[in-house]
Amino acid sequence: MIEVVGLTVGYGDKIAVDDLTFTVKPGLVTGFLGPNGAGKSSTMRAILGLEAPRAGAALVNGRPYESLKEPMRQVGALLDASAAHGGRSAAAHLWCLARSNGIARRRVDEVLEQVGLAEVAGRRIAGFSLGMRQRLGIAAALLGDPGVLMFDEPINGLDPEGIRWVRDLMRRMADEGRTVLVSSHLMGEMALTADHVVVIGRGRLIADTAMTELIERFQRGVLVRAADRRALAEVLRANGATVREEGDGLSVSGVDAARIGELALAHGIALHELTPRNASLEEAFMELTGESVEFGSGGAAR
Ligand SMILES: Nc1ncnc2c1ncn2[C@@H]1O[C@H](COP(=O)(O)OP(=O)(O)OP(=O)(O)O)[C@@H](O)[C@H]1O
Repeated sequence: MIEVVGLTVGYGDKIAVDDLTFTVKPGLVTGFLGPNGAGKSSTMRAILGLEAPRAGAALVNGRPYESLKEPMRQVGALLDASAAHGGRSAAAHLWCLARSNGIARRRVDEVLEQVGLAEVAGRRIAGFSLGMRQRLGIAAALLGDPGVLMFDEPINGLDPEGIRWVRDLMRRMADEGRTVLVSSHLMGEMALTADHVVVIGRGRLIADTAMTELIERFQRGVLVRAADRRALAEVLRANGATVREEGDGLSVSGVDAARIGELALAHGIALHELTPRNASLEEAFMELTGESVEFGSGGAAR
């Protein structure tokens, strides 16, 4: 479990995280979304004790990071995939981390296997692609077999197979009852991965909701095509729907697709199409965070 309570983080006179409160629960993949500069990394760094809060707190399993016993066994994080020492081999890098945290050697081999780097374990990290570095960073996060995992933009630089692998891994970790927080600035990616989302902009909370609710909130009505369009429109209006003609069909809001289908059946009207429409998630994201984008496309700070 991660608890962020009234967290404020600043750099000089810049407030990066502003009185932010949310909880990340075990057993779910929680997406942490926000435009560039929203404060996601700063929040994650505060959770890991790498930033001292100006106010509030960030707790892992009820305690600040500094006071955790054997922190790598409680929380694992991928923050910056380029952080590993290039001159070392993947195995040596992980073994260094393991040894300084009292973790057994065999765990290094296990995580290398788990992230698909066993075959290149002896190679120097300097020659690794970005995707391999991401995998190595994830191996380091898993090393202590922690109950809490945080990944900052883990799919950056990965190919489709790699993206899928990260997605599956996060799902598996959550299914095992772990707490998983993953940041992204891509809503579409989150829709495929996250059960819950925390959206921030300019350091402030914008939404903290189930992914399905967020999708529902941005529903854009139902497109219906029917053998007898006029008759169907009448029935729907009589049942409280708002109906608008669209091409050779109807755009219906105020009643859901199931109700439309039932009403059509009850009145003997054949349906040719019944399509619930969502705003694309990227549109939803823009709508949610539009006011809070630090640098608009014009390049000027707002
Ligand atoms: N070390 C620092 N010194 C000064 N300002 C900083 C520092 N780190 C972050 N900031 C500023 O704090 C704000 C939040 O940055 P942060 O990296 O936490 O956002 P983010 O949501 O992770 O963005 P991104 O998706 O671009 O990584 C930004 O305005 C950023 O410029």
